[in-house]
Amino acid sequence: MKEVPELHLEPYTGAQGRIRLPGSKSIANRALLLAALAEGTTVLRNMLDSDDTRHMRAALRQLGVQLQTRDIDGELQVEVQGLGQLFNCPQPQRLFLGNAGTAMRPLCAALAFSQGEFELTGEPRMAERPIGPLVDALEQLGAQITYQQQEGYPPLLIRGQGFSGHSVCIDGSLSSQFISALLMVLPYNQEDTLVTLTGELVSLPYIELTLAMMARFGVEVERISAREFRVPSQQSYQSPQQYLIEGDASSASYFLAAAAIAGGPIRVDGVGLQSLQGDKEFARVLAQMGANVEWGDEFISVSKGALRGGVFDLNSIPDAAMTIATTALFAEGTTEIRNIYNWRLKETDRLSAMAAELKKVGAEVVEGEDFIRITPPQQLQHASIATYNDHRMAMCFALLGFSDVGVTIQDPDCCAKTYPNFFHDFQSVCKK
Ligand SMILES: O=C(O)C1=C[C@@H](OP(=O)(O)O)[C@@H](O)[C@H](O)C1
Ligand SMILES: C=C(OP(=O)(O)O)C(=O)O
Repeated sequence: MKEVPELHLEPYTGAQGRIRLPGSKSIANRALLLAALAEGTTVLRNMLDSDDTRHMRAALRQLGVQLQTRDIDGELQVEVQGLGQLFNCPQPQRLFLGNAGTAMRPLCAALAFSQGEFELTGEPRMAERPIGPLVDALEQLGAQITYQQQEGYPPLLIRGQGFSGHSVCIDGSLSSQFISALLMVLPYNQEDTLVTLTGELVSLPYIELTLAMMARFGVEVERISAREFRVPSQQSYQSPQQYLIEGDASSASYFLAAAAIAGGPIRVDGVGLQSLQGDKEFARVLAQMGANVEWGDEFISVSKGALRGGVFDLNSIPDAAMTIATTALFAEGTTEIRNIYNWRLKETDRLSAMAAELKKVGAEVVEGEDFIRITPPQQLQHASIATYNDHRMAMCFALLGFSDVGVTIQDPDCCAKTYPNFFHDFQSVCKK
């Protein structure tokens, strides 16, 4: 059997410092796609260099988009020559998208209405992550998409063609990414489109992020009600020339929690009150748990408070919610995180993975279908934490480095999905 690499994190005695956050994955992959479709050339600043954005960049290159990257004093910039239209690929293309939901879902929508034949594949886990509600919606507008293995899941074979139809319904109960993906291509429809969202909606701030970024690239969507949008037809994206990608608010959560647990202050730069990302609200949850939080337009700073548990509905911040689950180990009393069913559909089944690993350090855990309840033990135990090829499992369990016994993280390199330098940066704020 192949040996799994491990990283031992000491019992750390404190945490303090300042972190310039890497670019947001969600913003980076949206910006790459919108810049590729836009008229004109766009320079994307503070580009995230991680697996998810590399898959998006490689796919766009394969689809005929010219991207030039340059490193300016440690900042990755990507110059994108916009096509001024959807893709047009005479040769069939096979695109490998790793496990990047933010590449798979939007590219599926964009390619369904581009010219050409496209096969979309990814890592084995991608074939277990649903895409059916998006495909159903695209089919209502005439798309031709075939499931190559299991109905409702990638890999997909797409026969791209133009589209029309004046209304579409889309189920948003499993992932907001389906809605974001659909909205981003609708400006190319022949007719104005009325979009109706069905099901119990999840991860709503990511839809707001999509609308805000579409507007920045020159396309307005009319909001009719909480569940209805009208997208005017035959609009084209326009390059904003330069686009600065915000720091990643989900990545910020590990540092802010470290400060709340172990002292601080820690200040993260690149995300603050002005941020478009819903995960900035993580800092407010920490404040509710007792941490001291200071906000600036483009930074957040946290220092320790007496942490206590509570009951939190974290449906709108599913990624940062994982950091609350491990922060709960350092809080007084029980913490319950509610309304997180779709944790089960992400890089791994995060509800069962989280429950299994929290139990290893001695926590009492109740795993429900869509919630998790965590009561910390008197004394945390040392454990070797399995990470399930899930970057967030690796990153949120790093907080156990602040227990009296430290922690061992298996396969720490899986954090490359969104934050390849995570453990270097994390250790740089920890005190032995
Ligand atoms: O649109 C996005 O950029 C994302 C939406 C969320 O997914 P769901 O909408 O599937 O919850 C989030 O978990 C993911 O990391 C990124
Ligand atoms: C759910 C995540 O990723 P994806 O964009 O692949 O859905 C995540 O980054 O936590």
